[in-house]
Amino acid sequence: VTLLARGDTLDAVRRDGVRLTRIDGTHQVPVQVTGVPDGLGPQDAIFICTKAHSLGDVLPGLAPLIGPETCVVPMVNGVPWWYFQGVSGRLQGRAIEAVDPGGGLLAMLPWQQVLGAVVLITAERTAPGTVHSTNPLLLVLGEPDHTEHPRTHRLAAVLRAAGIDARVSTAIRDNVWTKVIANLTSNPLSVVTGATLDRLYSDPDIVPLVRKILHEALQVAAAYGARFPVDLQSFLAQGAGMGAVRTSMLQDFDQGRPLELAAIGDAIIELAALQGIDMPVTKDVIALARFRSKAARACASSPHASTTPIRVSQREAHA
Ligand SMILES: NC(=O)C1=CN([C@@H]2O[C@H](COP(=O)(O)OP(=O)(O)OC[C@H]3O[C@@H](n4cnc5c(N)ncnc54)[C@H](OP(=O)(O)O)[C@@H]3O)[C@@H](O)[C@H]2O)C=CC1
Ligand SMILES: CC(C)(CO)C(=O)C(=O)O
Repeated sequence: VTLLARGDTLDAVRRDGVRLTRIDGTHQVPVQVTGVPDGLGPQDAIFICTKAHSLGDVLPGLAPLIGPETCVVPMVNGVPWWYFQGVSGRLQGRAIEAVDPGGGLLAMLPWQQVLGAVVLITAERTAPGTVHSTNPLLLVLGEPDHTEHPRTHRLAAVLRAAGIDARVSTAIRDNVWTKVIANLTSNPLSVVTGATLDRLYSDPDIVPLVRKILHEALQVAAAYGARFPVDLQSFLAQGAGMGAVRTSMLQDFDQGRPLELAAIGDAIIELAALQGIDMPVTKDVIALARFRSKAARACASSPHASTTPIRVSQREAHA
């Protein structure tokens, strides 16, 4: 296994290996790490673990690692860029502008080399090379064309041997919708409110908004033929049960980093529009999250800002 990293993460992993803290303690593992992919040659599998909006920057640099048999697994949230590939229908072959402007990702990598992944893990990077994760490590893998393929099972077995509950789905879009809906009802709202998952899914002031977004998203999922059981009470209980966890988007907001709103928000609105469905509440919440992020980032980069909204938000998030 080779880890490709940059900057502080590269230095930290080179020095200390990767560190994962869980309730049973810290697992620290040395790993071969590099900042440049040249010389490694084609890989069996590549897990891309960046934010969705970084895929376009990262993928071209991975070209030396991708041979004809290499399987690329994007471990990212949101609507995947390959959503309309490998299945038939009116929208077959189409690119999703919000996540793949101009179809650049589609052109770079044949969809047959992509393996879909839905990450049902909560994690927070607490320092370069160090991640804290409290919930079960659950992951679903599935082929974009919904077929059964030996490579999917081989990769799932490798992950299971490493302690990750990796499952194989022959209807990965159903899993994508389940996760997209979890993200859509929590990530943008977490930025607007500063709340962690336990509060987002239980606070009487926030739950009505969660319910409205859920309702809008379920209409879109149904229009795309997604099949998965949803019961509001268990949806809320499951979300709240994740605990006082900051969504990845709230972590980005608190750090002044760009938000993953294109993949987790805009792409779903784009899919909704293709089916003639409006998502008024979802749009408003996404707009508010985007505004908060813009305002905080502008304030942080202003030389005159004494107390930035980013600091206020960090206090709120930890209160
Ligand atoms: N955190 C969570 O609980 C969950 C996250 N997800 C999803 O997983 C994905 C990853 O999220 P998360 O782990 O939180 O993200 P982080 O921002 O913590 O990590 C992203 C990593 O990608 C690296 N990176 C970005 N661009 C490049 C590049 N060009 N070259 C090399 N490295 C690069 C970053 O390095 P650097 O530090 O140098 O910028 C960073 O180490 C997202 O799609 C997220 O939505 C899914 C489930 C839960
Ligand atoms: C933790 C969870 C499930 C919240 O929606 C997530 O995927 C994220 O933080 O991005």
